[in-house]
Amino acid sequence: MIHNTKFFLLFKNNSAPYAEVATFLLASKSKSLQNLTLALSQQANNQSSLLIKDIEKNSSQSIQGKTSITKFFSRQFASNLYEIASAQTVAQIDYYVDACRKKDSQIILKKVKENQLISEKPNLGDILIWDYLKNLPKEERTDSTLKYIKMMEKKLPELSQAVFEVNSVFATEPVLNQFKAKIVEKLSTLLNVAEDLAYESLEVPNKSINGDFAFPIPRLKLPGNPVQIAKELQQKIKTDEYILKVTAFGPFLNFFINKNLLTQKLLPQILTQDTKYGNNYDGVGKTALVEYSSPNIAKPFHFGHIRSTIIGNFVKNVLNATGWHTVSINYLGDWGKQYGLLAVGFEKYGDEELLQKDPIKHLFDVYVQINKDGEEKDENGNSEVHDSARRYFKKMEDGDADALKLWQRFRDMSITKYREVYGRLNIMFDIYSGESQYSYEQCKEVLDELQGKNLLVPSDGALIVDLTEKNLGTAVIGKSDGSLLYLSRDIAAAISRHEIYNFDKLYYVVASQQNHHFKQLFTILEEMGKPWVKNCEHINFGMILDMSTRRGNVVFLEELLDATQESMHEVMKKNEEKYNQIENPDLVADTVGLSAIMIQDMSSRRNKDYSFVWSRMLSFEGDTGPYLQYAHSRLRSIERKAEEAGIVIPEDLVVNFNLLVEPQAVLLMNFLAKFPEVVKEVSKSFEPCGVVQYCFELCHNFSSTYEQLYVLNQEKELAVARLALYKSARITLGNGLRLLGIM
Ligand SMILES: NC(=[NH2+])NCCC[C@H](N)C(=O)O
Repeated sequence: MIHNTKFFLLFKNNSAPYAEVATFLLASKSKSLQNLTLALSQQANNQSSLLIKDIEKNSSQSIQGKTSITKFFSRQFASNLYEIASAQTVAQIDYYVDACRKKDSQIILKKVKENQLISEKPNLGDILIWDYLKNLPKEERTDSTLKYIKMMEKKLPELSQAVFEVNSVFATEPVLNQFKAKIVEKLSTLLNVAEDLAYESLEVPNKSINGDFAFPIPRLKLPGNPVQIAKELQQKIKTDEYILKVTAFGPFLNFFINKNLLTQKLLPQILTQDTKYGNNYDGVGKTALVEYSSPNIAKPFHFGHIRSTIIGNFVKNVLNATGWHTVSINYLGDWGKQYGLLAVGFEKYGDEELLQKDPIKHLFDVYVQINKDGEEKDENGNSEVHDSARRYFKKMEDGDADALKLWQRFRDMSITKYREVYGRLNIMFDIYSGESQYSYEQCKEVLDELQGKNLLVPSDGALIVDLTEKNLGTAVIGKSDGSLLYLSRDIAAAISRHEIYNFDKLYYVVASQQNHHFKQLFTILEEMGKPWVKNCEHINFGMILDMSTRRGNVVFLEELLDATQESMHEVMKKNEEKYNQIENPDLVADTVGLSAIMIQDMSSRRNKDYSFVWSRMLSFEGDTGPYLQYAHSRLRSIERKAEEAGIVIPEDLVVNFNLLVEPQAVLLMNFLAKFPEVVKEVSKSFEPCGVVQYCFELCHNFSSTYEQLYVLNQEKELAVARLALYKSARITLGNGLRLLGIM
């Protein structure tokens, strides 16, 4: 624990001589020092971007071949490390560690030896190193270590405050699990059961009269009558401060937990963990690539891209909340014959000014016009437009600089515009990639590999992979004119992603209409002998049936957002009094409008189709996005008003939680305790509705509690306890909304 605490501090801290130290220590012989160093390097990469660049320069190694921190540390320990590092850093750490191990960074090593490792401000990394160094056996101490120890001893007093801070943050195990663990402990002392099985078998009964947890005896497959066994066990189980009562109900054992104790443990945990409440570390040390949105340049941003954007962002958020390092990829449709067509069209219809103003829209217009021209055929059924488009695209595939220049411009300008629109949704991508990254040259190797494995068969001049035995038909990989296809590029992309990131998971968030495509893709990769294909997953979803707005059919994301904002604005104006109090109505209309779209999208299971029902979606009543945001701001205002009245939660969190005895309060708190379980669940199902439903229920719970339990005008102690409850509700709701991407 003590080490955890220090590590925690280490990474919370903002100074960074660690890269040097890391290199230094890695070169040492002591195993424990080397382990320590791996942890240190995590901080190094956070802070010392310059040093990392140094290493990058000096290292011919790429991110590939990374080592995972979890290999070196126990899970809990690694978790703590992860807690501290921002989600973006694990790959860098691994990279850095790797570079260090190969002792690529001579420069850094030199710096350490020259004793430049301690920054002006004392930092907790130092204390940690100091702690290790001073406990080092004599024969392992060198001059540098001795010097270092001395330097540190001068700085120690300044660090004590920070140590205190951290000690209060550390209990991260979900509170309900502590109760579960108690039950499991009791059962396993009486019966010979595997703890894991017992733990997993615990259920939450539907009715509260059946207790907080129920244990179904039949799960244990014991000889004898389960009802009888339940009865006998009930007699034998001893209650304690965690478990107040045990009853036998048919083949079930029902457990009633100590709600007071729950409150005492839960609320301080939520209040200290704050935005981290609900998170877990299941994915620590692992990397997931999440590909979503992926629109096609010069084509409309249709429902599939909208849903992919919203759901993909959710998937990424959930992964981050569960400890994964993620790389989000926007895989643009930015390659293929249609770009030849676009280029030909631009020559004819292009308008520089319109392009600058709104590239996405203008390119789309050009594309529509040239497609019309392309419908004209000569007597042999050939179209001049399409022929020149093919020729143009061929030049692009051949790497012709001029042809590529124009395409690059269209692409860059479109990305700039996309960024802006995604920004309104608060969505960002780590990487803008696209089909263009897998042009003929890149795909060639894949073709050769397929050929080498005898998987390619000629068929009517084209090259196909025959998947009929797997009931997946035939997959065309190359056309008769030698050009490649969407599927071919996807094969190349998957292989390249695996090479670069060595991912533990690759998620494609794409409409169900492409189920067949992904089945073919995964099967081909499997036949090519890529064992990692088992880690690729298509996260699919149904259609939006009626996406028209009052302005007609929405084809662009931006238009949809504008239309929503406009409608929201009108809804808001209906309440004149409230409307006049809003400082920036445009912005509010935009944010609340977006939450309306997003919540509507995530309210049912992914695979269900749904229609856009504007009136329902934009309402502040009923289960809508605006309602959730409204509830959140009500919770905020409780805190604000309390503060104005001088009611504050003390920093040490010494609050008389025992005063929260009313059934509504207990109900609300019980509900808050379940949030970590919800996060865990959706991290397996990737069903956003799990979180949406939780948030709605939380708001309903809060509403009925707040009707009766006020904060203002109460005894001080009671007011503070209730404030702590509402603040915890606000934190939990906020964390849910953040997962959904609407906060
Ligand atoms: N790797 C993939 N195939 N991702 C999905 C890309 C979606 C494609 N651009 C489309 O609009 O249909």
